[in-house]
Amino acid sequence: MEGINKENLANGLEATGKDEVKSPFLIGVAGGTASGKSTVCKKIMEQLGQAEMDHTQRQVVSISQDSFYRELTPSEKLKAQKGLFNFDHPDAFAWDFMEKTLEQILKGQKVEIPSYDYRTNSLDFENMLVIYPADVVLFEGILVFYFPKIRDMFHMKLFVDTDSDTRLARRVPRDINERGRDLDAVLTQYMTFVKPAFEEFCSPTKKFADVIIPRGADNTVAIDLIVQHIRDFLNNRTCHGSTGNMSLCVNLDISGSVEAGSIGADMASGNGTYNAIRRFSTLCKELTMKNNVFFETNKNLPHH
Ligand SMILES: Nc1ncnc2c1ncn2[C@@H]1O[C@H](COP(=O)(O)OP(=O)(O)O)[C@@H](O)[C@H]1O
Ligand SMILES: Nc1ccn([C@@H]2O[C@H](COP(=O)(O)O)[C@@H](O)[C@H]2O)c(=O)n1
Repeated sequence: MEGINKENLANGLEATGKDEVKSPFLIGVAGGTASGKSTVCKKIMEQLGQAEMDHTQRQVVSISQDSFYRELTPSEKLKAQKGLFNFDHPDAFAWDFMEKTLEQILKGQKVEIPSYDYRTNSLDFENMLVIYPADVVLFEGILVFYFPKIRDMFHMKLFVDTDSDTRLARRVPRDINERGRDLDAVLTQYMTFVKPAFEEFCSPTKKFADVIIPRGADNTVAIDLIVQHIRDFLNNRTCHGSTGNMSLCVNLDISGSVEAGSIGADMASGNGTYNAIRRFSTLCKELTMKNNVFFETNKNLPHH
């Protein structure tokens, strides 16, 4: 990406000639089907008072990967109508479009993306979604961590980890009531495509997550913490422009923790917001509240 790197993105600035354009903090939210990804994003937006706000004014916006399904050929459309198309395979997505759109978003540009119609299995270009520049962008979907180019764009990666029985129990009524499917079709699609693809393509991306959220939206402690972190980020941006995440040090001042101190050290040493945030998420993973383990430690994470 010309002229962009994680450092200046996380600092919120991209130099474009004389003008400074605010670049958003990009959060990826992955997880299996019906794990609660959109519900988690909705809760985050609600708690930040963003949901009821006019969408042109929002500081935090949420985008679904569904808008990046690729258009099907006529024969694929026929297959899809019979429940014989694999919408859980990476090949079902338009990765180039996804990458370009995220690049534009990171450059602080307004983008337009199609909405998705599950009843017709097609993109709806009549109902384009306009995504206005925001400070924080949540991007959720089953395979958002699958392709390295996309994965590497995220400043923070969350994985919503809900057990597969619960997910199936939620998917069945949702697909029947909201996506125009019948029970047989939902179960056949689940057994033929959804479950195997989850195991092959989605579940292995959990290892890339900075924070794993067990039980999805039921995990109010995890959501509160993420919301607080976003609040800190937004306050910093408002108060200090690009000057980093000092309030993280204040809010994470848990019994003189060395880790919390090292967040401050990152800022002081000029290593920047990105490192501070990485340390924050590591700290979250290590933070176990009495009788309330809200984050699972991701053992696959490299040390920062
Ligand atoms: N914690 C929860 N408790 C009960 N139902 C939930 C919960 N989270 C999500 N759901 C329901 O499960 C279905 C799938 O949730 P959703 O957030 O759309 O998942 P995803 O975006 O991961 O596919 C929806 O009908 C939603 O209302
Ligand atoms: N035409 C389509 C497109 C996608 N799906 C299924 O949607 C799931 C992803 O959305 P979630 O909200 O559940 O994350 C995915 O598992 C696809 O099987 C579909 O059924 N029809």
